Amino acid sequence: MKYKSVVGFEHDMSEHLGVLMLNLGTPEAPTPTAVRRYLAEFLKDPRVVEIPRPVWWLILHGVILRVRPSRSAKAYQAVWTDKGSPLLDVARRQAAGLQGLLSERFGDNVHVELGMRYGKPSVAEALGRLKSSNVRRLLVLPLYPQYSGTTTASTFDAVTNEMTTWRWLPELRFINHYHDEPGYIDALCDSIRAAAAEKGEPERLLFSFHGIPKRYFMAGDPYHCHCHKTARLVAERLGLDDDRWMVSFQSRVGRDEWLQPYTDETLKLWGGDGVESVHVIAPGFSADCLETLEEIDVENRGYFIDAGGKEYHYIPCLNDDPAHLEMLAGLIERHCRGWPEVERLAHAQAA
Ligand SMILES: C=CC1=C(C)c2cc3[nH]c(cc4nc(cc5[nH]c(cc1n2)c(C)c5CCC(=O)O)C(CCC(=O)O)=C4C)c(C)c3C=C
Ligand SMILES: [Fe+2]
Ligand SMILES: [Fe+2]
Repeated sequence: MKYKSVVGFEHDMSEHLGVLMLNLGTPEAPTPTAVRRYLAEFLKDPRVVEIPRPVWWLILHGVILRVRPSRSAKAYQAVWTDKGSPLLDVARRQAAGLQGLLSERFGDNVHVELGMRYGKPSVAEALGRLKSSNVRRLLVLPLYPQYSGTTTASTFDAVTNEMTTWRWLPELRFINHYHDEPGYIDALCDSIRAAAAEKGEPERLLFSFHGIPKRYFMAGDPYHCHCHKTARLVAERLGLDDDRWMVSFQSRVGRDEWLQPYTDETLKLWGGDGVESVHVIAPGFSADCLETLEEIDVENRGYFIDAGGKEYHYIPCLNDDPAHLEMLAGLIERHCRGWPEVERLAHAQAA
């Protein structure tokens, strides 16, 4: 419905509720050039690398962007499919699935968009589409279950930065984390049980999370605590004895100390200590990506087996599993309480 104001401007009065799903992002192609472009955008984010800018600029341009792109491109080639980067492929399926679930629940006035913090589809593109759909209320969902300044807060920066150019801001809500959400814990438990039913009960279960530099944690980033709580809740629900599971951190970059224990060192130690079978789950990743499909399923498998381990199974991310999408839809619904698109339906259902 169009409404013409007394001064002649036309406003579209059919208001919409927008859900902006965001993830990290990925290169456009598994080539050194595309990976270099992606890494340049990613690694210049001051939330990700907290080194004084002039010093970091010299290291980034002098060393990292000369060496890393071709090495990382090889790793990306190992996981690339005919649908492109796994992270983006899964994220698109998650967005389509969520749109379906939310439309079923709340009708046509809910609009889901996918954006990536680095690369494409950019946060600006996704927000632009929501703006043209006349979204007046916006829920931002960063797909990081555990909060970190390096990921969650950086996503917030990107959204609010883009909005500095908007005249008419939507009402805005932002999901901070969902590391202890019961539906998330249940979905993780189900995937662990399914792996045990298919491959047999492992001697050990490793919860591997992406690391961050230890000094970010010491300065107050709650990420480490969120990771441990997720793993503890899962282990408690599964009734696992303490000596059967552990938390470790992967994907460290550079020479600084990162959160410990490290995933690679843990698996080498276990392989050498006579642990025969291991299942590895990566609950901090909502979608399979380079860090799970290559680093966990290929590289770390090699470390465990080479050290003497026998059986190694990687438990995939929750991806677009119905239980995962149902959990996210419930989370979204809860964070939209009080907004008319959600309340109208809740009232209609109660009547
Ligand atoms: C250099 C510092 C980095 C920090 C801090 C960091 C934190 C962090 N990252 C994720 C999730 C993902 N990271 C991914 C790739 C990736 N991460 C870094 C560096 C840091 N991450 C680099 C350089 C890369 C690129 C690959 C490489 O060159 O090794 C990915 C996968 C992207 C993909 O395309 O598949 C994800 C996802 C989290 C959750 C996190 C902190 C909590
Ligand atoms: Fe990362
Ligand atoms: Fe990695």
